[in-house]
This record gives sequence, structure tokens and C-alpha cells, in this order.
Amino acid sequence: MDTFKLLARSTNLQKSKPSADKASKQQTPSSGFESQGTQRRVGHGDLEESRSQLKLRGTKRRKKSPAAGPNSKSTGKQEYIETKLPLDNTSNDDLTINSNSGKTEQHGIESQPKRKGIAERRKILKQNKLKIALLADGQKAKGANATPTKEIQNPNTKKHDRSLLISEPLTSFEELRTRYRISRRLAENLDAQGYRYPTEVQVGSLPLLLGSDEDRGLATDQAREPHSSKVPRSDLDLLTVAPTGSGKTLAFIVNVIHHLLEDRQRDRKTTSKNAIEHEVQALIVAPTHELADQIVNEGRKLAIGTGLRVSAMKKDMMLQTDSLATFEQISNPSDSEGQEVSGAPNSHPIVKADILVSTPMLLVNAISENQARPSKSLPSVRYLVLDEADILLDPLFRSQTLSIWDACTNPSLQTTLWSATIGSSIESLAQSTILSRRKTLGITSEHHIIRVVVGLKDSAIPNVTHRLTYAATEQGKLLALRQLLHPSAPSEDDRPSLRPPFLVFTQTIQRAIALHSELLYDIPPEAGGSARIAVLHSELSDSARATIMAGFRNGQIWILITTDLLSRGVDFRGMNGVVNYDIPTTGAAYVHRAGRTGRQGREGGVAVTLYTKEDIPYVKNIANVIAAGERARGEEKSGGESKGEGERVQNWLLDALPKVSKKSKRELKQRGVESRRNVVGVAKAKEQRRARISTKSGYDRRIENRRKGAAKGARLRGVEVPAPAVSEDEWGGFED
Ligand SMILES: Nc1ncnc2c1ncn2[C@@H]1O[C@H](COP(=O)(O)OP(=O)(O)OP(=O)(O)O)[C@@H](O)[C@H]1O
Repeated sequence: MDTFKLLARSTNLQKSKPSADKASKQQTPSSGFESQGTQRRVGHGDLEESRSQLKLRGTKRRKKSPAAGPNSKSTGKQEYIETKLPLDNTSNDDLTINSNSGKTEQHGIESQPKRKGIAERRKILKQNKLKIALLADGQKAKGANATPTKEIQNPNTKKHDRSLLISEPLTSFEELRTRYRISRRLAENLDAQGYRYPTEVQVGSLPLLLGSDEDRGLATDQAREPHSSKVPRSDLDLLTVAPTGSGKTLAFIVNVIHHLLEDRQRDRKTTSKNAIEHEVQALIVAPTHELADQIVNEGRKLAIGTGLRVSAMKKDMMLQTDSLATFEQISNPSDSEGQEVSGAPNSHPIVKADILVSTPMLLVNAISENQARPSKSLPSVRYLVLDEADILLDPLFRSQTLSIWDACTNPSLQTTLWSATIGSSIESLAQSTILSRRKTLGITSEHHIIRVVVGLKDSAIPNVTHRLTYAATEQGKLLALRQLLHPSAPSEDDRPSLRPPFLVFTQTIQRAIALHSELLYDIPPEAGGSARIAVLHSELSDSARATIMAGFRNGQIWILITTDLLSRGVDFRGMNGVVNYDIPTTGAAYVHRAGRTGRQGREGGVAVTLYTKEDIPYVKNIANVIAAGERARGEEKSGGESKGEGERVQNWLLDALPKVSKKSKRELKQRGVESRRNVVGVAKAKEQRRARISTKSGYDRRIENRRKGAAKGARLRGVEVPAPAVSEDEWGGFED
């Protein structure tokens, strides 16, 4: 039976949304294991089990050896309770680990959970495939030389720095409240959204960003006081590289909300001046409207009841910048979930938001008279988040992003950068920007730039089946895509088939439109027909884009043809696959496109890349990122040794593919495959004709063009053109 007809019978996609518990049982993206029903995240299966075991073992051991006190040395899991923890302030005797809740109780009062020893922290970091490195410290920033330092692996690194690198990993969301003292409201919102256990990236980044009281070196009595934030977090900027779908958004939103609430409480205590209501204090920059809207949605859910307003920047809105200070007097902020109130009569609306999410262009327009030079600064912004930082710092958006960064003049600005792929050149650019900004503003306080990496950097997620399919020609690609849409026979090698909903990526908007019209009638009317397939690109209006996104999310649209516009950040939960109809232009682009499926560690996603003879020089790039991910998965399964297990990109293919020169890599990145570009040039006309998306043969197209030309000529001459003859079998419509 036709897959589409079967699908048409199925219920709304949203119903397949996993429950929180189910979701929590899924693997995290970089865990890379086949479905085994096990939970690799620390804090769920592993941790709960080990906690209860430890409690038992600990008791037993204590009975056997009453002398074993906090100073006694032990190995392995015993260290949980037996080892004297280097940074521990609390006697173990007072503590009992409640194996049901995972909470640590002290004489019945909820208090800070017991601190983990260095060895245990290391173990947890390793289990979560977390690598934390100090990239630069404040000493360099103070000096005249504001260049990025090399990664610091020096054993003489200061003790405080070292403790940052192995700071207490987060093992449950409860710890956010007990150890990091997030507000009750935020904790409740996390719980209400079904978030139970942190993902790997959250395990590693949140403790660094939130900084427990002990990590900040506060005395125990100060630490007991709620919200005792004595040290602002501007002392730390963070670069995080974690797989697609691993929960980076939640990590940066929790950090921002927590600190804004904490700052608000501190400001209330220390200043008598009334703060401007909903003045932008946190700025989240994302490359597309679709991603910005998604972040706003996520942020609003977590900010419910906190009094913080999360908004998306819209066209023609204005910001309260330093040169617009007079707008402080604006009153009657809109109470709607919207964001803005109008300022002076006939002016553009002024953004009223504590957390503002924007694309670079919209923001630059709001702070610049001309795009090249920001003319206003944003002194109120204390938290700057660059989501998909590598693309924001890529030449495509670089000048806009740097303008925004420059405009954030608050001396205690904390910048965090997030992506699944951050190359070394982008990393250096980020470091030098942070350091030179500090130098320009004359900031000399202690400061660190830390990098957190989850799993293998810049590799494709291994829980997705990656398929590289040779289709020889453009026509072959169309046939191959139709074969994917209507598989005529089960695949001979048990490879999972591609089931809607899925995304199809093309190189240009024109190609997306052409492919859409070619496939429009491929879905039978009984299954919903042409309404099931849509095209989304940046030339559509904002409202059309939003409608299509909503249709795809709610299951009305099954196949969405798009450009790289949707390749980054966008989270579609039930997505079964991705088709690269046109080859991605970089390895990183592949990682992000393929990462629209297999999110939250979900197995069963398929990423198909169709390539032609012309693409062969570029396939190696992609084959390498797939092979790296699969090798890591194989190594993990075989306990660190590479035995080739899990590898699906055959070695012969890797060997056979030609090496890509740096020059071709650069050209491909900048221009894409030449024949698929939009420019019309006589020299390239033949190539471009060959790359056209159409199943019509050249002969048929010529006949059709001649017919159209003749009809046009006749119309111009004023001759009536006879309607094409209708065969006897064809229905000719109603007669008058
Ligand atoms: N702790 C958690 N428990 C369960 N689900 C989570 C958790 N954290 C995040 N998620 C869910 O995981 C999904 C992917 O998260 P998110 O969009 O933040 O990924 P990402 O790392 O930003 O990916 P990308 O690199 O593609 O932008 C979302 O649906 C989010 O709600």
C-alpha cells in the first residue's frame, strides 16, 4: 500500500510527541548507542541506581570499618561517600542521600547536596563525553597584547581556574534549585515542561554559567542565604560546541533567566532608583526568524510567572538605546504576550522586553543609521547569547554580529556562544573579540574564556542513518527522490526507509520552487494531495513563513522543501528524515542539515544525500564528517578502540573519493555548485540547462517552448489562436 495513504489514516503528528518520561528515556545525541533501552545521561538510570547502591554499600562499609572517616582513601564508587572531598565544607555524617528523590537532606531541611570529589566529577564529565578547556584568562586581557591565548593545559594553571574546569557537573534539575539556587518559579516551569534530567551539554555548561556558591568561593553561611550572588558572572564567557538536538537552547535560556532574576533581586536591595520596566538586558541573536521565534517560545514557557518578558524583534521596532534615553518615560506597556508599546507619536514601536531575541539584520537596523556603523549602544544588555555562533561570525553575518557585540557596552557583559560546529578560526575570532572589547572598555577584572565540547567536535550525529546516494545526473536525482517518496520495493539491505515528515534541502530558492512544482502532484488526493507538500524560503512574507512552519509542525504538511534557511537550530520533534537534494556546501552545513532529524538522541532518522557526477569532488567533505561520527560511535561501543563497529561509510568510498583542495572547498562554500547558481550567463547556459529540475526531456521542452512562442507571436499579430484539440475521451467541460 502507498505510504501516503497509510499516513493519511494516521493521527495528528503531535500525538506522537513523546511524553516527558518517554523523552527522558531517550538517548542524548552524542551517546551514539543503538537503542538498548538504557539511559546514558547521568542523573537518570545510572545515577539513581548508583545513588541507591552507594547508600547501601556505604552503610555496609561504615559498619565494617568504623574508622573509615572522611579522610580515608578509597577507590571507585566508594568515593561518593567515603573520600574526603577536596572542596567539601560539610561533614559526611550530617548527610543522607535520599535514593528516591536524589535530594540530599540535612536534618530534614533541604540544603545543598553533598559536593562531589574531583575523581567523581571527572568520571561524570567523561561519561557525558564532556571536555572543558580554559581558552584565555584575564591576565592576558589585562596586558597590552589582546590576542587569544592558546588553549591552556598548563598544570600550573591557578587553583581557581582548575576548579572551574572540573566544576561540579549537574546531575539532576533538582540541583539547580538546591545548589545553584534558581528561583522556585523557574524550577517549576522546568518541571512543568517535562524536563527531568539534564542533557550532556546542560550537565557541563550550566554549573559553569550558574556558578554554585562554593564555586564562587563563598563562605558556607553566605552560601546558605538564597540568591547570595556576590560575584557577577561577567567573569566568564563561554563557547559551547554540542551536537544538534542536544538541548543547548535550554542551557542558555536557564542561565539568562536565572541571572536576570538574581540581578533584579540584588538591584532591588542595593539601589533605590527604579529600573526601567522591561528594558532589554539579555540579547539572544539567531540567524533566522524561524529560529528566533522558536527561542522566544521556549523562553516564554520558562519565564512564566517570573515577570520577565521574552520577545522577538520585529521589523521597524526600536530599542531603548543610550541615545534614546528619553523614552524612559514611556508608560502603559502592553500587557499582551506581545512585546512592544508605541513610543512618541508617529514613531516606531519601542521594544519592551527583558530578553530580546533577534536576527542580526533586524537588530543592526535598530541600532544603526546605516548598516555599516552602529550609532547607538545598548548599555543595559548584560547577557549576549550568540546561537549558531559559527554562522553568525561567518562572513555572511560577521559585520552585523560584530556591530551588535560592539554596541553592548556594559562592562559586566557575559557572552556565550553556542553551536554544533565551531571551527578554530571562528573560535579565535570570538576570543580576540572578547579580549579586545575588554581592553577597549578598560576592564581589568579577573576573567576566563572557557570552551565546553560535547562528544566529537564537528562530526555528524551517529544516531541517524546517513546515506550517500549516487544519482549520476540531475534527472537521476529527481527519480531518486521520487523513489524515496514511493518506494516500489523494500530496500535490499534492510536500510530504514524515509517516511514523512521530512525536509528536502536545495541550493537556491529557485531550485526549491522548481522542485516543489515538480513534486506538487506526487501525493495522492486521498492522502491530502498537494497540500501535503510545501516550499519555504526567505523571499516569502513573514506571515507565509509562519503559516508554513505551523503547518509542518502540526502535521498538515509532510514534505517541506527549503534552502539552508531551515538547516540551523530549528527543532521539529517528529522529523523522520532529511534529503539533501543538492549537496551541502560544507561539512558543517551537512552536520546541521542532518541534525534536523535524530534530535534528543532519537534513533531511526535518515539523512539521504543525493549526488551527481559534478558533485563527486565535494562528497569527501561530507563522507568525512559522517565517518568521524560513526567511528566515534564504534569506538564507544568497543570501549575506546576503533574496531570499525558502527561505521557505515565504507572505507573504499573514502579512499576512492578525490581529495578536496582548500581552494575548491572555499569556492564551494562561497558559491555552491556553479551550475546550480542563479546567475544567468551565456557561458554557463548549457551547464545550467543540465542542472534544471524537471522530468521533461529536452525534446518535450523544445516542442512546448515552440508552441508557446507561436501562440505569443500570434497574439501579437492579433490572430486568434485555436484552443488545443480535446480528444474524444477527455472531458471538455460544461457546454453553455
Ligand atoms: N533536559 C532535557 N530533557 C528532555 N528534553 C530536552 C532537554 N533539554 C532540551 N530538550 C529538548 O531537546 C530538543 C532539542 O533541543 P534544542 O533545540 O535546544 O537543541 P540544540 O542543541 O539547540 O540543537 P541545534 O544545534 O540543532 O540548534 C528540544 O525539543 C528540547 O525541548
